[in-house]
Amino acid sequence: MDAVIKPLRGGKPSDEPTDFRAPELDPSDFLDAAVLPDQPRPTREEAEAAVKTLLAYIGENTEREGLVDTPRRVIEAYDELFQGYHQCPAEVLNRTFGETAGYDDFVLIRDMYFTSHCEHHVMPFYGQAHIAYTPVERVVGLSKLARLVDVFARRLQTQEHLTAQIAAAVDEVLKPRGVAVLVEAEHTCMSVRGIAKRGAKTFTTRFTGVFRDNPAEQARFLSMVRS
Ligand SMILES: Nc1nc2c(ncn2[C@@H]2O[C@H](COP(=O)(O)OP(=O)(O)OP(=O)(O)O)[C@@H](O)[C@H]2O)c(=O)[nH]1
Ligand SMILES: [Zn+2]
Repeated sequence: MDAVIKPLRGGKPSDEPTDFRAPELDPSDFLDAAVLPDQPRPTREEAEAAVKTLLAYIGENTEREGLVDTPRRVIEAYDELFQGYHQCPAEVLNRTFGETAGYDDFVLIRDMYFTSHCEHHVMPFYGQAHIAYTPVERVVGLSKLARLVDVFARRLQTQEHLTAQIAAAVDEVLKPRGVAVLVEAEHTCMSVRGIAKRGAKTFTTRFTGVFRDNPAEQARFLSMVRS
């Protein structure tokens, strides 16, 4: 007897058109520093004490010589790794130049290495971000797009959210004809714990404007990134 394959619950038959568009992000999500103004911030001493608690939890002697300064070091590392909460993406992009000298194609910056941390396990995920945008009159300094990646990467993230935030910020501040973002990353929460699939890579994309509406433009971006 032939097996009857039923669509997954909530799924659609494949011949139905799918026109799903993700809800727009709230601008405060991608334009501002991320620190919540009305959320009291623990002191550095309280943060270090929390690290000491975790060390005791795993079974360590927190008074032994090698660990005495560890809470301080961990909090200093956190200050560095999560500095993106205090940085403003809109400010990073606000210095632009009008001299495009007749240039009318997209600008692609490929292979920007980043390290971020997943919001589920607070473990690193790292890889490369590739961004293209098609300017209208004004261009932004190339380094600013790399800085933008780091502002968002230095917060707790999912890779999808990181990708969407980068695209939304470029779109909103530069108002280009379109933005394309591809992020590829390895998640240590998947490679060194849990399912332990070392080398597995996750790819996420976000296209707006001409990259969303014109498949040839999207294909050109992807082939330049993958070449
Ligand atoms: N979609 C998405 N998932 C992520 C990202 N980073 C980590 N995850 C996943 O988040 C999920 C959390 O799943 P849970 O079942 O709540 O947590 P868990 O028991 O630790 O999951 P396992 O990793 O499967 O052991 C895992 O499947 C992770 O692989 C990300 O950037 N995007
Ligand atoms: Zn994780």
